Amino acid sequence: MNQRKFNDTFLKACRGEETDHVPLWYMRQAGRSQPEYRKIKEKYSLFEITHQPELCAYVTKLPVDQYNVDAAILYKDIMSPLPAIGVDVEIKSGIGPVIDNPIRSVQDVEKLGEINPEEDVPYVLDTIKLLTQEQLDVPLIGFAGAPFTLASYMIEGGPSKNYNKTKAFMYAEPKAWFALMDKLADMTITYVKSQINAGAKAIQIFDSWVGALNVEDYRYFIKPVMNRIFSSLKEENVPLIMFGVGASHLANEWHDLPLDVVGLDWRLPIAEARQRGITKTVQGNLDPSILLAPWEVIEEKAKAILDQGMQQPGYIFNLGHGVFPEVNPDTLKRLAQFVHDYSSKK
Ligand SMILES: Cc1c2[nH]c(c1CCC(=O)O)Cc1[nH]c(c(CCC(=O)O)c1C)Cc1[nH]c(c(CCC(=O)O)c1C)Cc1[nH]c(c(C)c1CCC(=O)O)C2
Repeated sequence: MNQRKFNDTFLKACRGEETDHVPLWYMRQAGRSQPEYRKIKEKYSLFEITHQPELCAYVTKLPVDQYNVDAAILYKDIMSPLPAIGVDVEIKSGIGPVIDNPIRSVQDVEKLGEINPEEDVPYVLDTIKLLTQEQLDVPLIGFAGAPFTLASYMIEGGPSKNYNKTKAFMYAEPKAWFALMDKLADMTITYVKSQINAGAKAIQIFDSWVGALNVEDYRYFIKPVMNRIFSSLKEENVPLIMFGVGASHLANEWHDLPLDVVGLDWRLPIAEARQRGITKTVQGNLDPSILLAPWEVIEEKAKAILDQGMQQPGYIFNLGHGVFPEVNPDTLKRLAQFVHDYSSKK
């Protein structure tokens, strides 16, 4: 164990407690904006990195050391557990996850198996142990994809613009859909609990693409399964964070669920979320495109967001979505310093 003091600012903010400064981390902080990462990617694929705990821990910790962010997020992908239940997935560079045999029928759903993390993804658990027992002095965020977002890749066979096949399956075969949601929920619960047991201090559930649904369909097709997932994870007593893109219309639905932190993309101002009755901790929500603008613009926009977020305890600064590969690492470092300085209690 290292001798430096553990920085628990992020965990306090998750719980809605007062903090000395606003904590921050960046979605996709480990990745292609970093030259060191790009160098590793010349040799290894994403899955090859995650199968090597030492290397994966290095990639996870790099942004913490370089930017001085208040949390680490485990380097892996939302698709990482799927091979364990029988889904062949490949992450194609510049495209994203691709699945050659998409789910198209009840029979396809019935064929899906169960995950046994100790046997199927021991390297994920080993990486978590290495980081949390030896290397990190900030909390490690574990994560999983939510059933809708995972299903969207499993049904479309890859990234999609409008999720037509996913929605068609949902509307046409509700029984098969709910069976699929249940299998993915079981996988998520088991997988996330194993991450917490290995040492993850908070969990983010990515339902990146669920904003494609309207509120009514979300309530019927998705909310019950999310309620089951969060109710079960709640037993573990670590903060639970929800995130999706273009999902502002679902923020109050998320707020109803037994979770601790509502993640916002850049579309809904934090002050407006508060007015709409989001009283839990919020995380967000700088438009990641702004990181490509001159520093003066970044500072002005960050200030405006901080002024809203700091109105009450329970605020975590983040981007509204992941860091783009084109972003200069110096910008991320400077922004982290700015967020800390601006929000520090004088
Ligand atoms: C939808 C989704 C995926 N993966 C993820 C989500 C939810 C978050 C979001 O909405 O962005 C989550 C994810 N994927 C990755 C992380 C790791 C750590 C981090 O955030 O720092 C996390 C948290 C690594 C990754 N996952 C992926 C990369 C790029 C791989 C590479 O380096 O070539 C990384 C670092 C690949 C991936 N994986 C996925 C896509 C769409 C892509 C392609 C992205 C692109 O090419 O820009 C699926």
